[in-house]
Formats: sequence, C-alpha cells, structure tokens
Amino acid sequence: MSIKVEFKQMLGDTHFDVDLSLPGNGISALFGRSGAGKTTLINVISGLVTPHYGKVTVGDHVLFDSEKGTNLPTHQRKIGYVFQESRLFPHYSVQGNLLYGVTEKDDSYFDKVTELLAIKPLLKRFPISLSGGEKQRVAIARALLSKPNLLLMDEPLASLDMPRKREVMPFLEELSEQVNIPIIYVTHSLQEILRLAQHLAILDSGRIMTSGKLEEVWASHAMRPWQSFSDHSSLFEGKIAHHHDKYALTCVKLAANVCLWVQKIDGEAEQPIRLQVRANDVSIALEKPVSTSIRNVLPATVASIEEFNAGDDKQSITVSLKLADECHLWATITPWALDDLNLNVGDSVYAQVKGVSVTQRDMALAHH
Ligand SMILES: Nc1ncnc2c1ncn2[C@@H]1O[C@H](COP(=O)(O)OP(=O)(O)OP(=O)(O)O)[C@@H](O)[C@H]1O
Repeated sequence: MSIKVEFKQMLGDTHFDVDLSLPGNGISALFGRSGAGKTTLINVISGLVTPHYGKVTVGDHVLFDSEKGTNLPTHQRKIGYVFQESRLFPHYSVQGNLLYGVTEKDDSYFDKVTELLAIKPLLKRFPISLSGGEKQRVAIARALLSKPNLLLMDEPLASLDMPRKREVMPFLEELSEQVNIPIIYVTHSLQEILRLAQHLAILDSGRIMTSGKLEEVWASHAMRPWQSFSDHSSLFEGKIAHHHDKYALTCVKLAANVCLWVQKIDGEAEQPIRLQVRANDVSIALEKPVSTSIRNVLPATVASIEEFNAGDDKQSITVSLKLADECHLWATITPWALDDLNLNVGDSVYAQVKGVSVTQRDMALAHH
C-alpha cells in the first residue's frame, strides 16, 4: 500500500503542483523552508484544503478525486492529526480528551496506546497541570485512538524546549515500531529527520524537489542548501555484523565486504542500524596507511570530485568515494590536498574514517 497525493492549486503567490507517492509504512518526513507548502500539502490530505484539481489516496481508499467528484469530509478520512500545540480540551480530563471522538470502545487498544505513551498515570489530570511534553504525548495518543489509516504530524516537537523534545522523541521512535500506521511528519529539524524518518520528501515553492529513501535523498544535491560546510555527511543503513567484546566495539556491515567499527551497541547480529559519517571526519590516503590509530580504513574508488564554496574564505573539495555498489562515502578535503594527491575520478584510494555516529537503531525497518 502507498499514499498518493496529486494536486494543482494557486494559493496566494504559490502555484502548487504536487505529485507525491509515499510508502504505506514507517515515517515519511516532509521538509522544506518556511512557506514551501508543507502545511498546505498535509491539509490537502486531511481535507482542510480542497484543491481545484487533484487526487488523494491512502492504499485503495480514495479521499479526494476532483475528476470523479469525490471529496470525503475530514471526519471520514480516517486520519489522525497532531499539531504543534497539543490542542487539548481544557475542561476535559486526560481520559476525557482521549475518549473524545472514539466511537467504538476498545479497552485493550486504549491500554496499549496509553502504555506506549506512558500516560496512564496522567489519566485523571487536566491539561492545565501537564507539562508541554506530557500534553504532546496525550495529543499523540488521542490521534492514535481514533484508529486512523494515516497519522499526520505537523511539527509536533516545535513548541517544546530541548529537554521536552528529548522526552517525547523516544515515544515517537517507539510509535513507528509498535503501531503499524504510516506517519507523515512535517519538520524543520534535520536531527528529527535523522532519528525518526525512513523516507524524505523535500518541498520547495509548492513542488516536490525530491522524494525517496532517506539515505538516498540525504546524499542528493537537493540537500545541499541545508548541509553547511561543516555538517555535510553520509548516511548508511547497515546491519550489526558482530561485536568485539575486548574493545567494546561493534562491527556494522554496510555492504557485502564493507564494515565500520563503532562504539559497542547492544543488539543482535543482522539488526538494522543507521549510521552517519561526517565528511569532515573522512580523510583520503593513496596507499594503505600502516601504524595508524584510526581503525576504520576502507578501500574505495573516487566516484566524483566537486568544489564546495561556502564563502570566500571557506573553500573545500567534496569527494564521493565508492565503497561498494550503491554505497558511497563523502570526504571533505582542502584544494591543497586535492592538488597534492593529484586525485582523479576512478583512482583507487583508502578512506580513513575518524568518527561514526549511530542515529537510529532497528526502527520501523521491521515493517519493511
Ligand atoms: N489559504 C491561503 N491563501 C493564500 N495563500 C495561502 C493559503 N494557504 C497557503 N498559502 C500560501 O502558500 C504558501 C505555503 O504555505 P504553507 O503554510 O503550506 O507553508 P509551510 O511550508 O507549511 O510553511 P511553515 O514552515 O512556515 O509552516 C505560503 O506562501 C502561503 O502564504
């Protein structure tokens, strides 16, 4: 099953021309600058905005089809919505808020959802006595309790301070693993995307610039405006291969013969894991370095060499290193190093990786 959104509409100065297909599982992030049209897009899905022309389907459930004259009202679309602010009813208890709009009582599902979001102890309290993070957890539970086919989240963490974001984030991670409902997640935060999403669509001036698996979109040119000189990075979807107990390290397999050592992570062999490697943490050597403290030294082929200008005083070269088929690593080097090494596309080199961070573990990938 997949989610398809197609529409054309002029709103203010923005000419929307959207044609987007998203997977029917896991978290798809919708990203773009302010005014790009993210909220409008999810409002078209939920039925809050009706375009002149378009079609919206969730699996084989048609929500809107201008040609056939189909336009399901919002409440019949089976969509859960979580906004920036929790929008709870102040005069209802948490329990009252949760049960509002629930037509079929299902105690075991209620139990599961309140357990998942750890809000059982809050059921008798009123919204005024809850912290921002608690309110947002209640809002997420309320959206889930309507048993939607699709969950729309419009910057659900944006109104929270950093400690509260950290509090709610694990619940969102858990959610995508435990509840088999696709989520479309609007955000301005690359950190949230790295932790939560499996799919990424970038929107600009009412159009989809690119949409695909997070790792692929992350490596694409569409991401460049958001990746500054210092935080350009590669993302990998790897699998735990084995652990090195003596040195407390874990070997993560990126491709058949490509493995990176990271600080030990708990997990079974074959468990999926997402790794991020900053281009600044990768250096290039023409010969295999010996007697080096760096553990990760990988044979590679130079796939592309690009100049990256980040202002007059910051010039660098971005080199794409092919580690295996469909497995590339970015390295940032200086123009001086480029001349010195006399690097050319196709050259065989060694990539030395100084740091690897784990951004996500066994998330939602289980649904694939
Ligand atoms: N009903 C409307 N009437 C006129 N213009 C509209 C309407 N709805 C949206 N727009 C315009 O469409 C553009 C996209 O707005 P939208 O709120 O969807 O962007 P966004 O990406 O969600 O922005 P932000 O990240 O700031 O929330 C904006 O230029 C906005 O002014």
